[in-house]
Amino acid sequence: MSTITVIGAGSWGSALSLILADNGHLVKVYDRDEELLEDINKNHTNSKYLPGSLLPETIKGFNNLRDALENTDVILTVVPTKVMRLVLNQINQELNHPAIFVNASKGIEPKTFKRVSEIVSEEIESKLIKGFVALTGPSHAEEVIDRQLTLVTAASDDVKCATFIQGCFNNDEYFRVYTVNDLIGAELGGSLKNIIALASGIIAGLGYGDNTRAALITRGLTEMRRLAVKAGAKEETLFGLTGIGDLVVTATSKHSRNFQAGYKIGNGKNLKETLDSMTMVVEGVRSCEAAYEWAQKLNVELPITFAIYDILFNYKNPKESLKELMSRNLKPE
Ligand SMILES: NC(=O)C1=CN([C@@H]2O[C@H](COP(=O)(O)OP(=O)(O)OC[C@H]3O[C@@H](n4cnc5c(N)ncnc54)[C@H](OP(=O)(O)O)[C@@H]3O)[C@@H](O)[C@H]2O)C=CC1
Ligand SMILES: O=C(CO)COP(=O)(O)O
Repeated sequence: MSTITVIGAGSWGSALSLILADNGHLVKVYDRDEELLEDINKNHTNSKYLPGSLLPETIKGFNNLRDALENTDVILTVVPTKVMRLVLNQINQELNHPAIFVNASKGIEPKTFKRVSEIVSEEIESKLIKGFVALTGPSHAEEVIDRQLTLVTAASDDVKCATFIQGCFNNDEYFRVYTVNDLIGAELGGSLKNIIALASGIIAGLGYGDNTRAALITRGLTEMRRLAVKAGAKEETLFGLTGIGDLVVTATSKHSRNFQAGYKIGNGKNLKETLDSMTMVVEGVRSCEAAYEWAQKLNVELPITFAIYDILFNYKNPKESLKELMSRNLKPE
């Protein structure tokens, strides 16, 4: 059994902690919110992010990062990618031994187009990194916390490391973990699907139904594949759990924060009003910004992503965007 430090007691950090505690690991959860930590330590629940949840009593919440990192084998980052550099920088200052880094957050950095694995290697001294694994796939915290059957993937360039993390998280009762050695494909699939999930919420908010959603998922996957392959991903990864799997769950679920945000936009709210009304992170917004800039640099055609960018950042009317998408030049599929 390992000692595992979870950085971020949000909805996904808490659900992943439950799996790790079920598997018998020593789980130390770090968060900056003392009230939330008291809820975890005393009431064994997370009322802020997962109301009604029942967390194993063995999960221990820490407000002090150094204590949370002491003697740990694995560091699992689950904070919004917007604050990832800042949080990693703090970890770099407090960590005094090498550990395996696992990331469960999903996003690409605007301007640099960096994935979290690249940000980790920039922010953490190499002597402190034993390996890096991205844990990603179709998995909403709200269902994992109820131990509903879920399948994800441990992605790494280092097969041994991926296999070790697969063993840490796999639970025969409800959480099955595969491995994949295409880190680029897995990280990009998990990030780019959030843009299409925003689009799916927008079309639902506008009142469109299943035909439109199926079309969006299919053409959205084409865009994800185009950009990811151009960036070095293996095409087949986009057809696995970390690509189409995650796209389907996020673009069709009421649990999805990206879908929920898109729905509000489809209903007439602008981006600021939408984000102000959300209590949890909507990663697709930043990833859309990154994909928009990156696609222009790499000369990749992403009409849906560009339309979402205009709706989010240029206040374009979603109906107008749909009209333009529908009247593009006719072509073979
Ligand atoms: N929720 C889900 O079902 C899934 C989420 N993910 C990914 O996991 C990541 C986290 O998502 P999720 O758990 O939903 O997010 P939440 O909004 O539920 O939680 C975010 C967590 O990050 C912490 N945090 C925010 N800013 C900072 C900061 N500056 N320093 C330290 N901690 C900070 C928050 O702490 P505080 O409360 O103090 O603000 C909170 O603990 C995202 O990238 C998301 O895409 C992936 C799969 C499933
Ligand atoms: O990545 C997720 C499910 O796999 C969670 O997506 P949301 O952030 O849209 O809820």
